Amino acid sequence: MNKLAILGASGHGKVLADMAELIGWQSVTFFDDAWPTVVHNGHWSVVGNTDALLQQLSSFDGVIVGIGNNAIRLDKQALLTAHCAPLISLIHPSAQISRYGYIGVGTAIMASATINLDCDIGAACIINTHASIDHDCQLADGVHISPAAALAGGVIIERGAWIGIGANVRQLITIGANALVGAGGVVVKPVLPNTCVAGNPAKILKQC
Ligand SMILES: CC(=O)SCCNC(=O)CCNC(=O)[C@H](O)C(C)(C)COP(=O)(O)OP(=O)(O)OC[C@H]1O[C@@H](n2cnc3c(N)ncnc32)[C@H](O)[C@@H]1OP(=O)(O)O
Repeated sequence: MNKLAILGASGHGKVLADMAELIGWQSVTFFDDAWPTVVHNGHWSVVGNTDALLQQLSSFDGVIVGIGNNAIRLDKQALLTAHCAPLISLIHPSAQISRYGYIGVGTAIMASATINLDCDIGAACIINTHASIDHDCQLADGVHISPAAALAGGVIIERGAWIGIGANVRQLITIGANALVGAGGVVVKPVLPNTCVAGNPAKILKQC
């Protein structure tokens, strides 16, 4: 039996678990630092915290971090990497992904996402449901492209940035590290690191 561990008993984690079963993982077990207060995540059991997972790594064929927060996901993936965890990526069978490109370890690509050719997708990213990433985009580690967000060609998204649900980014734009594009935002100018923008056209809302 092939066994998957997911660190992070969140809604995002549940989507990963569902997807994992769909593509053939026979057993999915959650770990979360809220254990033992939290012992279930939807249809799945939560059996321990991060330390417990680190002690049981040899029991699993694959491990992925199911935490939506980009900074925490990156931290947990770094910890797992340091412990030689068998990190995997998960790709929904309905995703359309060009054979010409790269997807980093620990990245999750959800149902109906599209990634066009010559894109470089970093580690521990989330390419969420129905997101669209066009040709020649570069996403650093820990980026989240929310559901139905769209990147035109040649967009650069730096480490840990979050593109909100339904947002659109014009071609050749750079979104800085840890920046946030609010839901439905239309980005037509570069976004500086640690800056939250929103609206159409997107304007600075606050530092983040
Ligand atoms: C599967 C999943 O669920 S993936 C998750 C997908 N979720 C997202 O994409 C959410 C992204 N987050 C957002 O869009 C948030 O609204 C943020 C980060 C832009 C702002 O959040 P907050 O800082 O909490 O702002 P808050 O809700 O207090 O609103 C502050 C002001 O900004 C406005 N505002 C908030 N979000 C937006 C937005 N997306 N676009 C335009 N204006 C906005 C509000 O109307 C409010 O304006 P007002 O002061 O005139 O009343």
